[in-house]
Amino acid sequence: MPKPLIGISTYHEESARWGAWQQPAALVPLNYPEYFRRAGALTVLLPPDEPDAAVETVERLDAVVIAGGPDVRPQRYGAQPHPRSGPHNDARDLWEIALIEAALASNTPLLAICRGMQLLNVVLGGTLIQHLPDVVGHGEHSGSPGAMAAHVVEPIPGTLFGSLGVEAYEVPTFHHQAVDRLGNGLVVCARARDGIVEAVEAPNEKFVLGVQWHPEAGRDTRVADALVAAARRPHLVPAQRPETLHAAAVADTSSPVA
Ligand SMILES: NCCCC(=O)O
Repeated sequence: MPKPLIGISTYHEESARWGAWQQPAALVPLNYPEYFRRAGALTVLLPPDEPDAAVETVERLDAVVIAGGPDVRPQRYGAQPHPRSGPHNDARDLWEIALIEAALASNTPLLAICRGMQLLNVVLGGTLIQHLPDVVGHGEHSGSPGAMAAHVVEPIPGTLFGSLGVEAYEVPTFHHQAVDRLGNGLVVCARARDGIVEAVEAPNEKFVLGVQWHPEAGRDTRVADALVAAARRPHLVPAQRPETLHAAAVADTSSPVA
């Protein structure tokens, strides 16, 4: 059986070392592709592109991973920026929004990690808590620069994530934002012990999972295994699918925000 091909979003870095040069670069930590290769997939990195390239890109993939990164511009979910929000990256927001929409429209399995989960929620009409310490009164979801924090996540029985054989366990994590109002068609499938949403899924889709922590930085392979298993299954014909859940979605992402 051929290995499924998983595309992983990357980010634009203005200046990175390349041999003797400092060059603009498209980057993602290597532990992302390694995590999915260990689970039996081939991987390709997706440099930021024009949003109208997303449908053709996703058509060639068996699954899409939206990686972690900076805060989503708050205007995309109708909020004014909190003083601690940012930096924002409009080009990345728009490219990854287009990838998410293309994956949802084509029923291509989708895993959204950290910022990716936040963006998935926004695409589906949800909102974000902009600075978690304001709400939970602690900083246990964030590490320090270069070092992840760890806390326990509790799967919710009866969900896809809850069916992976996962019990409450400690995960590597690094975020200061979180899901507030849940996006259309999403259900919560794991929470931290302080009640913060840690994972979401879309039960009416083939495989749509968002995790707020960083599975690629830990030892638990079950998230990658589940994505790769879904990527091996044939996609449904879009015309046979129920009315898509993302129709209600994205807050206007055209000007002036972008
Ligand atoms: N908002 C970007 C993802 C990580 C964080 O919440 O800090």
